[in-house]
Amino acid sequence: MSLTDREREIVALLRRDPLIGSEAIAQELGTTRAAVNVHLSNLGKKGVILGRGYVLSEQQSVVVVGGVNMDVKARSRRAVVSGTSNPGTSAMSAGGVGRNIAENLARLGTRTHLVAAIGADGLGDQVLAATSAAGVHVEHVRRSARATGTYTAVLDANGELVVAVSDMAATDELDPDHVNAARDLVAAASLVVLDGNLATATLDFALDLATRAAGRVVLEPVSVPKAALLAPLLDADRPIFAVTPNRDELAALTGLPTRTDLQVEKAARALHDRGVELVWVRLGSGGSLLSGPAGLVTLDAVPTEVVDVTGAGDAMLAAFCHALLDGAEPAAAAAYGHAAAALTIASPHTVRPDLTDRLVRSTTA
Ligand SMILES: Nc1ncnc2c1ncn2[C@@H]1O[C@H](COP(=O)(O)OP(=O)(O)OP(=O)(O)O)[C@@H](O)[C@H]1O
Ligand SMILES: O=c1[nH]cc([C@@H]2O[C@H](CO)[C@@H](O)[C@H]2O)c(=O)[nH]1
Repeated sequence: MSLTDREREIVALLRRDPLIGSEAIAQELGTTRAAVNVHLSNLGKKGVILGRGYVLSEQQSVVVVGGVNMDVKARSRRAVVSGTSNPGTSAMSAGGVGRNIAENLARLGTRTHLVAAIGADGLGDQVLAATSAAGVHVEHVRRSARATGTYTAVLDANGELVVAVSDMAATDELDPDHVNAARDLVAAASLVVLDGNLATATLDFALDLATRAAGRVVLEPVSVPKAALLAPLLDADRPIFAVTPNRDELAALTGLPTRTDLQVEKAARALHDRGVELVWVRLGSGGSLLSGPAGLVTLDAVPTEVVDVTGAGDAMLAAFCHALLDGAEPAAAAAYGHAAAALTIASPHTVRPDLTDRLVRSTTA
C-alpha cells in the first residue's frame, strides 16, 4: 500500500501526537481542515490505524436499509405551553434513522451504501445532496411517488423533546423489490443495518436476504409499536448479529417484563434463543447493557452537556458498527458508541460534521 507525501506527513504528526486533531494538523501543514479530513479518510481506507486500534479497511462495506427524513427542529426559548405560540428558533437538517446511521458510518470512514426512498421534491434534493456529500453511496436511494419524509420536533430550552410528529411518507413506500435491486451489495456487505421504521414486509424480505448472505445483520427496533411488529420476524433460522432496543422495546420484542436488570437479562436470553447473538439494551443517560456470548456487560454513558438528544442512538449504533468491523470486541465497540452518542448530544446537529475527528481524539489515549 503506497502513501502520498502528504499522507506520510500526516502519519508522522499522528505518531508524534496521537491526540492531535485535524485542525492542528491543518495548521502545521498550512492547509485546510477539510483537506486534512479527506487525507485522514483516505489513510483509513488504506488501512492506517487512526484511533485506538480501529483500522479502517477498504474491503469492508456496510449496507443500511432505512428511512430518510427532513428533520425540522423548533426550540422554544421557555417552558412550552401547549395551545399557544411559543417563541423560539428552528432549523432543518437531513435526518431519518437509517440515513443518520449511514452518514455517521461514512464520516467515520466506512464504505457505506444506503438503500432508501425519498420524494421527487425539493426536500428530497436537499437530503440526497447532504447524504452524498457526507460520503454515503446513494445510488440505491430512489425517488418515490410520495413526498420525502419529515420529522417535526419541538424541544424545550434544555434540549429535551417535548413533542414530535413524524410522517415517513416515501419511506413507507420502500418495498421488497427496491431492496432486491441492491441484493449484490447486500451479499457483498460485511454488515447490514436494518432500520425498524421500514414497512414490516420490507423488513421481512431484507432480513431474509441479509441473513442468507455471509455478513452480519444489525436490527434497530426504533419504537415500541415497531418492536411489537418486528417480534414475529425474529427466528433462529435467520440469525441476527445484534439487536439494539431500549428497555420498553425489549419488552415489546419478547413479551417479557424488563423493569429490573435481572428481567432485562432474562428477556435478552429469550432473544438469544431466537438467534440473536448480541442484545444491546439502551438505557438513555443510564448507559447500556450488552448481553452476548461473553455474558452481560454494563456500560456507562459518557457524561455530557445536553444540547439536543436527537440522533444520539443513531451515532452510537454507527460507531459501534464501525469499531466492530475494525475488529473491536463488542464491549469495546459499545463503549466507542457511547463516546459518539455523547458528542452528538453536546451538539445541536443530528449528525456532527466533526464526529470522526473528535472520536479519534477521545479514544486515542
Ligand atoms: N441525558 C443524557 N446524558 C448523557 N448521555 C445520554 C443522555 N441521553 C442519552 N445519552 C446517550 O445516548 C445514548 C442513546 O440514547 P438513548 O438510550 O436514549 O437511545 P435512543 O432512544 O435510541 O436514542 P434516539 O433518540 O436516537 O432514538 C445512550 O446510551 C447514552 O450513551
Ligand atoms: O417516527 C420516526 N421518528 C423519528 C425518526 C428519525 O429519528 C432520527 C433520530 O434518531 C431523526 O433524524 C428522525 O428523522 C424516524 O425516522 N421515524
